[in-house]
Amino acid sequence: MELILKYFPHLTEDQITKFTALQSLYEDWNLKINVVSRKDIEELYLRHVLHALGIAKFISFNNGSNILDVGTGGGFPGIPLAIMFPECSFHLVDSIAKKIKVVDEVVEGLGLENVKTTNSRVEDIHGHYDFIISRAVAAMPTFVHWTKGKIAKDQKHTIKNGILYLKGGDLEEELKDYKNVMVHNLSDYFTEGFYETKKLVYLPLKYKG
Ligand SMILES: C[S@@+](CC[C@H](N)C(=O)[O-])C[C@H]1O[C@@H](n2cnc3c(N)ncnc32)[C@H](O)[C@@H]1O
Repeated sequence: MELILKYFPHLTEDQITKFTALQSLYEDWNLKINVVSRKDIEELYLRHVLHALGIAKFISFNNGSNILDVGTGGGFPGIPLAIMFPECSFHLVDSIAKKIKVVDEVVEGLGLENVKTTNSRVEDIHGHYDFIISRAVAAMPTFVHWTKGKIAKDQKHTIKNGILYLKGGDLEEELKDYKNVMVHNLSDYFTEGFYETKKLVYLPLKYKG
């Protein structure tokens, strides 16, 4: 938890309580339904919570924003961001039922009221969102295809609506067709070695009604 406070020192008591509760909630639920590796549970805040919050270093979502987390798995990046932005609505989607079961239990355990979950492939979700967030789900061309038509028309932020994707490694080939893509190094925000190769990809997208 100190790690989160190191980079986000102005959290409310409620946010600190919720972030702290994540450790025992994931430990308990992971024993019943394995969705996070043992090693990752030991380093939950470094590898998952802070990683998700890399998006919060790039953008502060305005109140009332609507955000879709595609392939949320055990709830990343959606759950830490829902704690960070309690006045925004988060829709967490995963095609595997047991993962959504864990997410539902964590959401209930935290008392998070701004999270909705759906057990579905994202292609079958038909809402409109200011931002579509994700980590480690598919290559960008596939991801863009899946999320087509899901970007909201109105822009509430100084930057355009679009995709915010946490990715690692060499992205040159994967991103070569996107002229307006921006890649940010998470090592600019976080000094821990884990973030040396981690990136946040921002792809602005047009509304297609
Ligand atoms: C490698 S895991 C990443 C989970 C989480 N985002 C994280 O970073 O911890 C990929 C997840 O994407 C989900 N997924 C893959 N294709 C999907 C699709 N078309 N729609 C919804 N979820 C999908 C899988 O079920 C899996 O939980």
